[in-house]
Amino acid sequence: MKWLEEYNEELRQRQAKSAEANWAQSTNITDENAAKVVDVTMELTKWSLKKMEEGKKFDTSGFSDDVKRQFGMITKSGSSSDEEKTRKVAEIGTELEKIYSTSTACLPSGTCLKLDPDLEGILAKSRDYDRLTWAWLSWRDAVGPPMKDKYAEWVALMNEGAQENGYADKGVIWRGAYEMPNDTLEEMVDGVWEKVKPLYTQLHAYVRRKLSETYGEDKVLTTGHIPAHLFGNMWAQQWNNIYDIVVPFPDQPAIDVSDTMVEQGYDPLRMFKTAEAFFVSIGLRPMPQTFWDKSMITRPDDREVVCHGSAWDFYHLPGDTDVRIKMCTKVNQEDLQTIHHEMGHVEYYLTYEDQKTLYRGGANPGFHEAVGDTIALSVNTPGHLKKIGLLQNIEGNQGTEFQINELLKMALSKVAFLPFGLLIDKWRWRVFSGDITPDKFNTEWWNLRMKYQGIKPPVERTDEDFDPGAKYHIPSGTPYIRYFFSFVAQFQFQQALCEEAGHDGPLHTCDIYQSKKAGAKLKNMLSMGESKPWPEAMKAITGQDKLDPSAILKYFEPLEKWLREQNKNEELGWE
Ligand SMILES: C[C@H](N[C@H](C(=O)O)[C@@H]1CCCN1C(=O)[C@@H](N)CC(=O)O)C(=O)N1CCC[C@H]1C(=O)O
Ligand SMILES: [Zn+2]
Repeated sequence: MKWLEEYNEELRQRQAKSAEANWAQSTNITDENAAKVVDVTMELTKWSLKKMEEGKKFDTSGFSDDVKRQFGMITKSGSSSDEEKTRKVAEIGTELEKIYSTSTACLPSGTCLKLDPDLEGILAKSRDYDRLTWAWLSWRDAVGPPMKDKYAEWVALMNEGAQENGYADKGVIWRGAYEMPNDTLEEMVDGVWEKVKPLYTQLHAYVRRKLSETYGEDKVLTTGHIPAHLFGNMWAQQWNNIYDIVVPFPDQPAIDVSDTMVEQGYDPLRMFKTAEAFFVSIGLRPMPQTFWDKSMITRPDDREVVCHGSAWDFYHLPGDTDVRIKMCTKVNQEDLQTIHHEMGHVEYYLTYEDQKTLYRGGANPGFHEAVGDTIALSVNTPGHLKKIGLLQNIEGNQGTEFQINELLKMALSKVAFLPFGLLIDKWRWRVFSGDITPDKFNTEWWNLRMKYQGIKPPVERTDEDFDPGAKYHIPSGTPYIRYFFSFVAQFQFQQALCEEAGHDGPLHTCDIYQSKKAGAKLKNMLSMGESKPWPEAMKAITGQDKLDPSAILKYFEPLEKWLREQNKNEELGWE
Protein backbone atom coordinates (compact mmCIF):
# COMPACT_ATOMS: atom_id res chain seq x y z
CA MET A 1 0.00 0.00 0.00
CA LYS A 2 1.19 3.47 -0.93
CA TRP A 3 1.41 4.98 2.55
CA LEU A 4 3.58 2.11 3.71
CA GLU A 5 5.89 2.22 0.68
CA GLU A 6 6.40 5.94 1.17
CA TYR A 7 7.04 5.35 4.88
CA ASN A 8 9.75 2.78 4.18
CA GLU A 9 11.49 4.97 1.60
CA GLU A 10 11.43 8.06 3.83
CA LEU A 11 12.63 5.98 6.79
CA ARG A 12 15.52 4.70 4.65
CA GLN A 13 16.62 8.23 3.72
CA ARG A 14 16.38 9.47 7.30
CA GLN A 15 18.29 6.49 8.69
CA ALA A 16 20.98 7.09 6.06
CA LYS A 17 21.25 10.71 7.22
CA SER A 18 21.41 9.64 10.86
CA ALA A 19 24.17 7.11 10.13
CA GLU A 20 26.23 9.76 8.33
CA ALA A 21 25.95 12.21 11.24
CA ASN A 22 26.87 9.51 13.79
CA TRP A 23 29.77 8.36 11.62
CA ALA A 24 31.11 11.92 11.37
CA GLN A 25 31.07 12.24 15.17
CA SER A 26 32.45 8.75 15.87
CA THR A 27 35.41 9.31 13.53
CA ASN A 28 36.06 12.88 14.62
CA ILE A 29 34.74 13.75 18.08
CA THR A 30 34.01 17.50 18.15
CA ASP A 31 31.31 19.67 19.79
CA GLU A 32 30.14 20.67 16.31
CA ASN A 33 29.72 17.05 15.16
CA ALA A 34 28.03 16.16 18.45
CA ALA A 35 25.54 19.00 17.94
CA LYS A 36 24.74 17.69 14.46
CA VAL A 37 24.05 14.23 15.89
CA VAL A 38 21.62 15.80 18.36
CA ASP A 39 19.84 17.73 15.58
CA VAL A 40 19.51 14.69 13.32
CA THR A 41 18.26 12.57 16.24
CA MET A 42 15.64 15.25 17.02
CA GLU A 43 14.47 15.31 13.38
CA LEU A 44 14.23 11.51 13.17
CA THR A 45 12.35 11.28 16.49
CA LYS A 46 9.86 14.01 15.56
CA TRP A 47 9.19 12.38 12.18
CA SER A 48 8.78 8.92 13.75
CA LEU A 49 6.26 10.24 16.30
CA LYS A 50 4.28 12.03 13.56
CA LYS A 51 4.17 8.85 11.46
CA MET A 52 3.24 6.80 14.54
CA GLU A 53 0.13 8.96 15.03
CA GLU A 54 -0.74 8.61 11.33
CA GLY A 55 -0.17 4.85 11.50
CA LYS A 56 -2.48 4.48 14.48
CA LYS A 57 -5.37 5.82 12.38
CA PHE A 58 -5.39 2.78 10.09
CA ASP A 59 -7.71 -0.13 10.73
CA THR A 60 -5.24 -2.95 10.05
CA SER A 61 -7.65 -5.81 10.84
CA GLY A 62 -8.07 -6.69 7.16
CA PHE A 63 -4.40 -6.36 6.27
CA SER A 64 -1.95 -9.22 5.64
CA ASP A 65 0.28 -10.50 8.47
CA ASP A 66 3.21 -8.84 6.75
CA VAL A 67 1.54 -5.41 6.64
CA LYS A 68 0.33 -5.87 10.23
CA ARG A 69 3.93 -6.63 11.27
CA GLN A 70 5.16 -3.40 9.69
CA PHE A 71 2.39 -1.35 11.30
CA GLY A 72 3.24 -2.95 14.63
CA MET A 73 6.80 -1.64 14.26
CA ILE A 74 5.67 1.83 13.14
CA THR A 75 3.20 2.35 15.98
CA LYS A 76 5.69 1.47 18.74
CA SER A 77 7.91 4.22 20.12
CA GLY A 78 9.65 4.90 23.39
CA SER A 79 10.38 8.56 22.73
CA SER A 80 8.85 11.50 24.54
CA SER A 81 6.87 14.04 22.53
CA ASP A 82 8.49 16.74 24.68
CA GLU A 83 11.23 18.09 22.41
CA GLU A 84 13.35 19.39 25.27
CA LYS A 85 13.44 15.92 26.87
CA THR A 86 14.38 14.31 23.55
CA ARG A 87 17.12 16.87 23.02
CA LYS A 88 18.47 16.31 26.54
CA VAL A 89 18.53 12.51 26.03
CA ALA A 90 20.49 12.94 22.80
CA GLU A 91 22.89 15.46 24.37
CA ILE A 92 23.65 13.28 27.39
CA GLY A 93 24.20 10.37 25.02
CA THR A 94 26.91 12.19 23.09
CA GLU A 95 28.50 13.47 26.35
CA LEU A 96 28.72 9.98 27.89
CA GLU A 97 30.21 8.44 24.73
CA LYS A 98 32.74 11.29 24.55
CA ILE A 99 33.84 10.72 28.17
CA TYR A 100 34.33 7.01 27.43
CA SER A 101 36.16 7.56 24.13
CA THR A 102 38.50 10.38 25.16
CA SER A 103 39.31 9.82 28.86
CA THR A 104 42.86 8.84 29.80
CA ALA A 105 44.71 7.71 32.93
CA CYS A 106 47.88 9.67 33.74
CA LEU A 107 51.05 8.34 35.34
CA PRO A 108 52.95 10.39 37.96
CA SER A 109 55.43 11.16 35.16
CA GLY A 110 52.63 13.00 33.35
CA THR A 111 52.29 10.45 30.55
CA CYS A 112 48.60 9.84 29.93
CA LEU A 113 47.41 6.42 28.73
CA LYS A 114 44.35 5.81 26.55
CA LEU A 115 42.03 2.84 27.08
CA ASP A 116 42.76 1.53 23.58
CA PRO A 117 45.51 0.43 23.14
CA ASP A 118 47.40 1.40 26.33
CA LEU A 119 45.30 0.35 29.34
CA GLU A 120 43.74 -2.63 27.57
CA GLY A 121 47.28 -3.63 26.59
CA ILE A 122 48.40 -3.62 30.23
CA LEU A 123 45.42 -5.74 31.29
CA ALA A 124 46.13 -8.17 28.42
CA LYS A 125 49.89 -8.53 28.87
CA SER A 126 51.07 -7.51 32.34
CA ARG A 127 51.51 -10.19 35.01
CA ASP A 128 52.40 -7.62 37.68
CA TYR A 129 49.58 -7.65 40.24
CA ASP A 130 50.05 -4.01 41.32
CA ARG A 131 50.44 -2.68 37.78
CA LEU A 132 47.22 -4.49 36.84
CA THR A 133 45.51 -2.95 39.87
CA TRP A 134 46.71 0.52 38.87
CA ALA A 135 45.40 0.21 35.28
CA TRP A 136 42.11 -1.36 36.35
CA LEU A 137 41.44 1.33 38.98
CA SER A 138 42.71 4.31 36.97
CA TRP A 139 40.30 3.62 34.10
CA ARG A 140 37.35 3.41 36.47
CA ASP A 141 38.39 6.56 38.34
CA ALA A 142 38.75 8.39 35.01
CA VAL A 143 35.30 7.63 33.58
CA GLY A 144 33.02 6.61 36.47
CA PRO A 145 32.59 9.74 38.60
CA PRO A 146 32.13 12.10 35.60
CA MET A 147 29.38 9.82 34.21
CA LYS A 148 27.40 8.90 37.31
CA ASP A 149 24.96 11.79 37.68
CA LYS A 150 24.56 12.22 33.90
CA TYR A 151 23.68 8.54 33.63
CA ALA A 152 21.06 8.80 36.37
CA GLU A 153 19.45 11.75 34.55
CA TRP A 154 19.61 9.85 31.24
CA VAL A 155 17.80 6.84 32.75
CA ALA A 156 15.07 9.04 34.23
CA LEU A 157 14.47 10.81 30.90
CA MET A 158 14.41 7.55 28.93
CA ASN A 159 11.92 6.10 31.40
CA GLU A 160 9.68 9.16 31.08
CA GLY A 161 9.64 8.66 27.31
CA ALA A 162 8.73 5.01 27.74
CA GLN A 163 6.01 5.74 30.30
CA GLU A 164 4.52 8.47 28.04
CA ASN A 165 3.94 5.68 25.52
CA GLY A 166 2.34 3.33 28.01
CA TYR A 167 5.36 1.19 28.90
CA ALA A 168 6.25 0.52 32.54
CA ASP A 169 9.90 1.47 31.82
CA LYS A 170 12.60 1.51 29.12
CA GLY A 171 13.58 -2.08 29.93
CA VAL A 172 10.21 -3.35 28.65
CA ILE A 173 10.93 -1.71 25.29
CA TRP A 174 14.47 -3.15 25.15
CA ARG A 175 13.25 -6.70 25.90
CA GLY A 176 10.48 -6.19 23.33
CA ALA A 177 13.06 -6.58 20.55
CA TYR A 178 12.81 -10.37 21.16
CA GLU A 179 9.02 -10.49 20.81
CA MET A 180 8.70 -12.94 23.74
CA PRO A 181 5.08 -13.48 24.88
CA ASN A 182 4.30 -11.82 28.25
CA ASP A 183 7.78 -10.26 28.39
CA THR A 184 9.40 -13.60 29.28
CA LEU A 185 12.86 -12.89 27.84
CA GLU A 186 14.57 -12.83 31.25
CA GLU A 187 12.92 -16.10 32.25
CA MET A 188 14.11 -17.69 28.99
CA VAL A 189 17.75 -16.61 29.34
CA ASP A 190 17.77 -17.57 33.05
CA GLY A 191 16.75 -21.08 32.01
CA VAL A 192 19.60 -21.26 29.51
CA TRP A 193 22.07 -19.96 32.14
CA GLU A 194 21.05 -22.68 34.61
CA LYS A 195 22.02 -25.29 32.00
CA VAL A 196 25.46 -23.81 31.21
CA LYS A 197 26.37 -22.70 34.77
CA PRO A 198 27.92 -26.07 35.73
CA LEU A 199 30.36 -25.79 32.82
CA TYR A 200 31.23 -22.20 33.76
CA THR A 201 31.70 -23.26 37.39
CA GLN A 202 34.24 -25.89 36.34
CA LEU A 203 36.17 -23.38 34.21
CA HIS A 204 36.07 -20.85 37.07
CA ALA A 205 37.54 -23.34 39.58
CA TYR A 206 40.30 -24.42 37.20
CA VAL A 207 41.32 -20.83 36.33
CA ARG A 208 41.16 -19.81 40.02
CA ARG A 209 43.65 -22.56 40.87
CA LYS A 210 46.01 -21.49 38.05
CA LEU A 211 45.79 -17.80 39.02
CA SER A 212 46.47 -18.70 42.64
CA GLU A 213 49.59 -20.62 41.58
CA THR A 214 50.69 -17.66 39.43
CA TYR A 215 50.06 -14.77 41.86
CA GLY A 216 50.30 -16.63 45.17
CA GLU A 217 47.72 -17.83 47.64
CA ASP A 218 47.83 -14.48 49.48
CA LYS A 219 46.65 -12.60 46.36
CA VAL A 220 44.29 -15.28 44.96
CA LEU A 221 42.53 -17.69 47.31
CA THR A 222 41.64 -21.13 45.93
CA THR A 223 38.09 -20.68 47.21
CA GLY A 224 35.46 -17.99 46.66
CA HIS A 225 35.62 -15.02 44.30
CA ILE A 226 38.56 -14.22 42.01
CA PRO A 227 39.99 -10.65 41.79
CA ALA A 228 38.52 -9.11 38.60
CA HIS A 229 41.73 -7.62 37.17
CA LEU A 230 43.67 -10.86 36.55
CA PHE A 231 41.81 -12.20 33.51
CA GLY A 232 43.71 -10.39 30.74
CA ASN A 233 40.73 -8.14 30.04
CA MET A 234 39.63 -4.75 31.45
CA TRP A 235 36.15 -6.14 32.19
CA ALA A 236 36.96 -9.82 32.86
CA GLN A 237 34.45 -10.52 30.09
CA GLN A 238 36.68 -12.93 28.13
CA TRP A 239 39.81 -14.63 29.44
CA ASN A 240 41.68 -15.63 26.24
CA ASN A 241 44.64 -13.36 27.06
CA ILE A 242 45.63 -15.49 30.07
CA TYR A 243 45.72 -18.69 27.99
CA ASP A 244 49.52 -18.76 28.53
CA ILE A 245 48.97 -18.88 32.32
CA VAL A 246 46.29 -21.56 32.33
CA VAL A 247 47.26 -23.76 29.34
CA PRO A 248 46.73 -27.41 30.41
CA PHE A 249 49.54 -28.98 28.34
CA PRO A 250 52.25 -26.36 27.73
CA ASP A 251 54.47 -28.73 25.76
CA GLN A 252 51.86 -29.18 23.03
CA PRO A 253 52.29 -27.06 19.85
CA ALA A 254 51.17 -23.45 20.38
CA ILE A 255 47.78 -22.43 18.96
CA ASP A 256 47.84 -18.68 19.65
CA VAL A 257 48.77 -17.02 16.36
CA SER A 258 49.29 -13.39 17.46
CA ASP A 259 53.09 -13.60 17.29
CA THR A 260 52.98 -15.43 13.93
CA MET A 261 50.76 -12.70 12.50
CA VAL A 262 53.38 -10.09 13.38
CA GLU A 263 56.23 -12.27 12.11
CA GLN A 264 54.42 -12.77 8.80
CA GLY A 265 54.00 -9.04 8.41
CA TYR A 266 50.22 -8.93 8.81
CA ASP A 267 48.80 -5.40 8.86
CA PRO A 268 45.18 -4.39 9.50
CA LEU A 269 44.31 -4.40 5.80
CA ARG A 270 45.57 -7.95 5.36
CA MET A 271 43.56 -9.02 8.41
CA PHE A 272 40.40 -7.56 6.82
CA LYS A 273 41.18 -9.22 3.46
CA THR A 274 41.72 -12.57 5.23
CA ALA A 275 38.32 -12.30 6.90
CA GLU A 276 36.63 -11.25 3.65
CA ALA A 277 38.14 -14.27 1.84
CA PHE A 278 36.41 -16.66 4.26
CA PHE A 279 32.96 -15.12 3.80
CA VAL A 280 33.42 -15.11 0.00
CA SER A 281 34.60 -18.75 0.10
CA ILE A 282 31.16 -19.87 1.33
CA GLY A 283 29.29 -17.73 -1.20
CA LEU A 284 28.65 -14.53 0.77
CA ARG A 285 29.47 -11.14 -0.77
CA PRO A 286 32.85 -9.43 -1.01
CA MET A 287 33.11 -5.99 0.63
CA PRO A 288 32.06 -3.28 -1.90
CA GLN A 289 34.68 -0.73 -3.00
CA THR A 290 33.09 1.96 -0.81
CA PHE A 291 33.81 -0.30 2.19
CA TRP A 292 37.55 -0.09 1.50
CA ASP A 293 37.34 3.62 0.63
CA LYS A 294 35.33 4.78 3.65
CA SER A 295 36.00 2.40 6.56
CA MET A 296 38.33 3.49 9.39
CA ILE A 297 40.48 0.47 10.27
CA THR A 298 43.27 2.14 12.28
CA ARG A 299 43.30 4.84 14.93
CA PRO A 300 44.02 8.22 13.29
CA ASP A 301 46.77 10.22 15.01
CA ASP A 302 45.31 13.68 14.39
CA ARG A 303 41.88 13.56 16.04
CA GLU A 304 39.75 11.97 18.74
CA VAL A 305 37.67 8.97 17.62
CA VAL A 306 35.46 6.28 19.16
CA CYS A 307 37.90 3.36 19.04
CA HIS A 308 35.45 0.68 20.18
CA GLY A 309 34.97 -1.49 17.07
CA SER A 310 31.68 -1.24 15.20
CA ALA A 311 29.93 -2.05 11.90
CA TRP A 312 27.82 0.50 10.07
CA ASP A 313 24.90 0.25 7.62
CA PHE A 314 24.20 3.46 5.66
CA TYR A 315 20.87 2.13 4.37
CA HIS A 316 21.64 2.85 0.73
CA LEU A 317 19.63 1.34 -2.10
CA PRO A 318 20.99 -1.91 -3.58
CA GLY A 319 23.57 -1.09 -6.25
CA ASP A 320 24.71 1.96 -4.30
CA THR A 321 25.77 0.03 -1.21
CA ASP A 322 27.59 1.83 1.59
CA VAL A 323 28.62 -0.33 4.55
CA ARG A 324 31.68 0.29 6.79
CA ILE A 325 33.69 -0.84 9.82
CA LYS A 326 35.30 1.51 12.31
CA MET A 327 38.04 -0.05 14.42
CA CYS A 328 41.42 0.87 15.90
CA THR A 329 42.91 -2.43 14.71
CA LYS A 330 45.96 -3.99 16.38
CA VAL A 331 47.77 -6.94 14.80
CA ASN A 332 46.80 -9.86 17.03
CA GLN A 333 44.41 -12.83 17.12
CA GLU A 334 41.90 -11.03 19.34
CA ASP A 335 41.44 -8.25 16.74
CA LEU A 336 41.27 -10.82 13.93
CA GLN A 337 38.33 -12.30 15.84
CA THR A 338 36.73 -8.86 16.21
CA ILE A 339 37.14 -8.20 12.49
CA HIS A 340 35.19 -11.39 11.73
CA HIS A 341 32.57 -10.30 14.25
CA GLU A 342 32.15 -6.89 12.61
CA MET A 343 32.25 -8.28 9.08
CA GLY A 344 29.48 -10.69 10.09
CA HIS A 345 27.30 -7.64 10.75
CA VAL A 346 28.26 -6.27 7.33
CA GLU A 347 27.36 -9.53 5.56
CA TYR A 348 23.95 -9.40 7.25
CA TYR A 349 23.48 -5.78 6.04
CA LEU A 350 24.44 -6.83 2.50
CA THR A 351 22.24 -9.95 2.46
CA TYR A 352 19.03 -8.19 3.59
CA GLU A 353 19.59 -4.92 1.69
CA ASP A 354 16.67 -5.72 -0.66
CA GLN A 355 14.25 -5.90 2.25
CA LYS A 356 11.86 -3.07 3.13
CA THR A 357 13.65 -0.63 5.43
CA LEU A 358 11.62 -1.77 8.46
CA TYR A 359 12.99 -5.27 7.90
CA ARG A 360 16.64 -4.24 7.43
CA GLY A 361 17.63 -5.62 10.83
CA GLY A 362 18.50 -8.91 12.52
CA ALA A 363 15.79 -11.53 13.21
CA ASN A 364 16.57 -10.31 16.72
CA PRO A 365 19.70 -8.39 17.87
CA GLY A 366 21.28 -11.66 19.06
CA PHE A 367 21.19 -13.03 15.51
CA HIS A 368 23.14 -10.00 14.32
CA GLU A 369 25.80 -10.68 16.93
CA ALA A 370 26.07 -14.35 16.06
CA VAL A 371 26.87 -14.21 12.32
CA GLY A 372 30.55 -13.22 12.46
CA ASP A 373 31.28 -15.26 15.58
CA THR A 374 29.83 -18.38 13.93
CA ILE A 375 32.22 -17.98 11.00
CA ALA A 376 35.09 -17.34 13.44
CA LEU A 377 34.41 -20.72 15.09
CA SER A 378 35.65 -22.27 11.82
CA VAL A 379 38.48 -19.76 11.38
CA ASN A 380 39.92 -20.42 14.86
CA THR A 381 40.22 -24.18 14.40
CA PRO A 382 43.88 -25.21 14.25
CA GLY A 383 43.01 -26.97 11.00
CA HIS A 384 41.91 -23.72 9.39
CA LEU A 385 44.74 -21.66 10.86
CA LYS A 386 47.09 -24.19 9.28
CA LYS A 387 45.26 -23.90 5.93
CA ILE A 388 45.93 -20.14 5.87
CA GLY A 389 49.54 -20.59 7.00
CA LEU A 390 49.23 -19.17 10.51
CA LEU A 391 49.97 -22.49 12.19
CA GLN A 392 52.82 -24.64 10.86
CA ASN A 393 54.00 -27.37 13.19
CA ILE A 394 50.81 -29.36 13.64
CA GLU A 395 50.07 -32.56 11.75
CA GLY A 396 46.55 -33.82 10.93
CA ASN A 397 44.29 -34.69 13.81
CA GLN A 398 45.98 -34.07 17.11
CA GLY A 399 45.93 -36.14 20.32
CA THR A 400 43.72 -35.65 23.35
CA GLU A 401 46.09 -33.22 25.05
CA PHE A 402 46.18 -30.92 22.02
CA GLN A 403 42.39 -30.94 21.77
CA ILE A 404 42.03 -30.09 25.49
CA ASN A 405 44.31 -27.08 24.93
CA GLU A 406 42.21 -26.03 21.93
CA LEU A 407 38.89 -26.41 23.78
CA LEU A 408 40.23 -24.61 26.84
CA LYS A 409 41.37 -21.66 24.72
CA MET A 410 37.93 -21.43 23.08
CA ALA A 411 36.22 -21.76 26.49
CA LEU A 412 38.24 -18.78 27.77
CA SER A 413 36.47 -16.69 25.12
CA LYS A 414 33.05 -18.29 24.94
CA VAL A 415 32.19 -19.97 28.25
CA ALA A 416 33.82 -17.26 30.40
CA PHE A 417 31.69 -14.68 28.62
CA LEU A 418 28.25 -16.20 29.42
CA PRO A 419 27.65 -14.78 32.94
CA PHE A 420 29.03 -11.40 31.82
CA GLY A 421 26.68 -11.37 28.80
CA LEU A 422 23.78 -12.09 31.14
CA LEU A 423 24.42 -9.68 34.01
CA ILE A 424 24.91 -6.38 32.13
CA ASP A 425 21.23 -6.05 31.19
CA LYS A 426 20.04 -7.65 34.42
CA TRP A 427 21.62 -4.61 36.05
CA ARG A 428 20.13 -2.19 33.47
CA TRP A 429 16.62 -3.73 33.51
CA ARG A 430 16.59 -3.21 37.29
CA VAL A 431 17.93 0.33 36.90
CA PHE A 432 15.14 1.12 34.42
CA SER A 433 12.49 -0.50 36.64
CA GLY A 434 13.68 1.60 39.60
CA ASP A 435 14.66 -1.51 41.56
CA ILE A 436 18.25 -0.22 41.53
CA THR A 437 18.37 3.47 42.47
CA PRO A 438 21.35 5.76 41.71
CA ASP A 439 22.62 5.58 45.30
CA LYS A 440 22.99 1.82 44.81
CA PHE A 441 24.21 1.73 41.16
CA ASN A 442 27.68 0.49 42.07
CA THR A 443 26.84 -1.77 44.99
CA GLU A 444 24.25 -3.64 42.92
CA TRP A 445 26.64 -3.78 39.92
CA TRP A 446 29.18 -5.61 42.08
CA ASN A 447 26.54 -7.82 43.68
CA LEU A 448 25.65 -9.05 40.19
CA ARG A 449 29.32 -9.37 39.12
CA MET A 450 30.00 -11.45 42.26
CA LYS A 451 26.85 -13.55 41.95
CA TYR A 452 27.12 -14.45 38.25
CA GLN A 453 30.84 -14.30 37.44
CA GLY A 454 32.29 -15.28 40.81
CA ILE A 455 34.70 -12.33 40.69
CA LYS A 456 35.34 -9.43 43.10
CA PRO A 457 36.90 -5.97 42.78
CA PRO A 458 40.68 -5.94 43.51
CA VAL A 459 40.13 -2.86 45.70
CA GLU A 460 37.25 -1.52 47.80
CA ARG A 461 34.42 0.05 45.75
CA THR A 462 31.82 2.53 47.01
CA ASP A 463 28.68 4.13 45.62
CA GLU A 464 30.76 7.23 44.82
CA ASP A 465 32.21 5.08 42.01
CA PHE A 466 30.32 4.17 38.84
CA ASP A 467 32.03 1.04 37.48
CA PRO A 468 29.26 0.23 34.94
CA GLY A 469 30.46 3.36 33.09
CA ALA A 470 33.78 1.64 32.43
CA LYS A 471 32.13 -0.71 29.92
CA TYR A 472 31.38 0.79 26.48
CA HIS A 473 27.79 -0.40 26.14
CA ILE A 474 26.61 1.47 29.25
CA PRO A 475 27.62 5.03 28.19
CA SER A 476 26.75 4.24 24.56
CA GLY A 477 23.31 2.93 25.56
CA THR A 478 23.70 -0.31 23.62
CA PRO A 479 21.67 -3.26 24.96
CA TYR A 480 23.76 -6.29 25.89
CA ILE A 481 21.57 -9.44 26.27
CA ARG A 482 22.06 -9.81 22.49
CA TYR A 483 25.58 -11.10 23.18
CA PHE A 484 24.41 -13.73 25.67
CA PHE A 485 21.88 -14.87 23.06
CA SER A 486 24.61 -14.92 20.41
CA PHE A 487 27.21 -16.83 22.44
CA VAL A 488 24.68 -19.68 22.80
CA ALA A 489 23.03 -19.43 19.35
CA GLN A 490 26.34 -19.35 17.41
CA PHE A 491 26.97 -22.97 18.43
CA GLN A 492 23.50 -23.96 17.20
CA PHE A 493 24.27 -22.20 13.91
CA GLN A 494 27.70 -23.84 13.64
CA GLN A 495 26.21 -27.28 14.33
CA ALA A 496 23.63 -26.78 11.57
CA LEU A 497 26.13 -25.37 9.06
CA CYS A 498 28.67 -28.14 9.77
CA GLU A 499 26.01 -30.79 9.16
CA GLU A 500 25.13 -29.03 5.89
CA ALA A 501 28.82 -28.94 4.95
CA GLY A 502 29.01 -32.71 5.52
CA HIS A 503 31.43 -32.43 8.44
CA ASP A 504 31.92 -35.57 10.48
CA GLY A 505 33.79 -35.69 13.78
CA PRO A 506 33.52 -33.46 16.84
CA LEU A 507 31.96 -30.02 16.35
CA HIS A 508 35.07 -28.18 17.57
CA THR A 509 37.12 -29.45 14.62
CA CYS A 510 34.59 -28.31 12.01
CA ASP A 511 35.69 -25.76 9.40
CA ILE A 512 33.02 -24.78 6.82
CA TYR A 513 35.61 -22.94 4.67
CA GLN A 514 34.65 -23.08 0.96
CA SER A 515 31.38 -24.90 1.66
CA LYS A 516 28.88 -23.23 -0.69
CA LYS A 517 26.14 -25.47 0.74
CA ALA A 518 26.70 -24.21 4.28
CA GLY A 519 26.92 -20.66 2.94
CA ALA A 520 23.62 -21.03 1.11
CA LYS A 521 21.90 -22.21 4.30
CA LEU A 522 23.29 -19.25 6.24
CA LYS A 523 22.41 -16.82 3.44
CA ASN A 524 18.84 -18.13 3.32
CA MET A 525 18.36 -17.18 6.98
CA LEU A 526 20.19 -13.83 6.69
CA SER A 527 18.05 -12.72 3.74
CA MET A 528 14.95 -12.85 5.97
CA GLY A 529 16.21 -9.88 7.99
CA GLU A 530 13.58 -8.85 10.52
CA SER A 531 10.64 -9.89 8.31
CA LYS A 532 9.55 -12.78 10.55
CA PRO A 533 9.62 -13.47 14.34
CA TRP A 534 13.08 -14.86 15.24
CA PRO A 535 11.91 -18.46 16.01
CA GLU A 536 11.10 -18.79 12.29
CA ALA A 537 14.63 -17.66 11.38
CA MET A 538 16.07 -20.05 13.98
CA LYS A 539 14.00 -22.85 12.43
CA ALA A 540 15.17 -21.91 8.93
CA ILE A 541 18.81 -22.47 9.84
CA THR A 542 18.72 -25.08 12.63
CA GLY A 543 15.31 -26.77 12.46
CA GLN A 544 14.70 -25.77 16.10
CA ASP A 545 12.69 -22.71 17.16
CA LYS A 546 14.37 -22.04 20.51
CA LEU A 547 17.62 -20.77 22.01
CA ASP A 548 19.08 -24.15 22.99
CA PRO A 549 22.39 -24.59 24.89
CA SER A 550 22.75 -28.26 23.93
CA ALA A 551 25.05 -27.33 21.02
CA ILE A 552 27.53 -25.36 23.16
CA LEU A 553 27.43 -28.08 25.83
CA LYS A 554 28.11 -30.74 23.18
CA TYR A 555 30.99 -28.66 21.77
CA PHE A 556 32.71 -28.45 25.17
CA GLU A 557 31.77 -31.93 26.45
CA PRO A 558 35.34 -33.36 26.28
CA LEU A 559 36.66 -30.28 28.13
CA GLU A 560 33.99 -30.42 30.85
CA LYS A 561 34.90 -34.06 31.53
CA TRP A 562 38.59 -33.15 31.78
CA LEU A 563 37.86 -30.15 34.04
CA ARG A 564 35.74 -32.25 36.42
CA GLU A 565 38.71 -34.60 36.75
CA GLN A 566 41.12 -31.68 37.31
CA ASN A 567 38.82 -30.04 39.87
CA LYS A 568 38.22 -33.20 41.94
CA ASN A 569 39.69 -31.57 45.06
CA GLU A 570 38.55 -28.00 44.38
CA GLU A 571 35.81 -26.26 46.33
CA LEU A 572 33.59 -25.43 43.34
CA GLY A 573 31.69 -22.13 43.12
CA TRP A 574 31.90 -18.91 45.11
CA GLU A 575 28.58 -18.32 46.87
C1 LIG B 1 33.38 -5.05 19.46
C2 LIG B 1 31.87 -5.13 19.43
N1 LIG B 1 31.31 -3.83 19.02
C3 LIG B 1 29.85 -3.77 18.90
C4 LIG B 1 29.34 -4.91 18.00
O1 LIG B 1 29.91 -5.15 16.94
O2 LIG B 1 28.37 -5.56 18.44
C5 LIG B 1 29.46 -2.37 18.35
C6 LIG B 1 29.32 -1.38 19.50
C7 LIG B 1 27.92 -1.57 19.97
C8 LIG B 1 27.12 -2.10 18.77
N2 LIG B 1 28.12 -2.36 17.76
C9 LIG B 1 27.93 -2.46 16.40
O3 LIG B 1 28.84 -2.56 15.62
C10 LIG B 1 26.51 -2.45 15.85
N3 LIG B 1 26.37 -1.30 14.95
C11 LIG B 1 26.27 -3.74 15.07
C12 LIG B 1 24.81 -3.84 14.62
O4 LIG B 1 23.96 -4.00 15.52
O5 LIG B 1 24.54 -3.73 13.42
C13 LIG B 1 31.38 -5.51 20.83
O6 LIG B 1 31.06 -4.62 21.60
N4 LIG B 1 31.36 -6.81 21.21
C14 LIG B 1 31.71 -7.95 20.41
C15 LIG B 1 31.47 -9.17 21.29
C16 LIG B 1 31.09 -8.70 22.65
C17 LIG B 1 31.00 -7.19 22.61
C18 LIG B 1 31.98 -6.55 23.59
O7 LIG B 1 33.11 -6.25 23.16
O8 LIG B 1 31.61 -6.39 24.77
ZN1 LIG C 1 28.34 -7.07 17.17
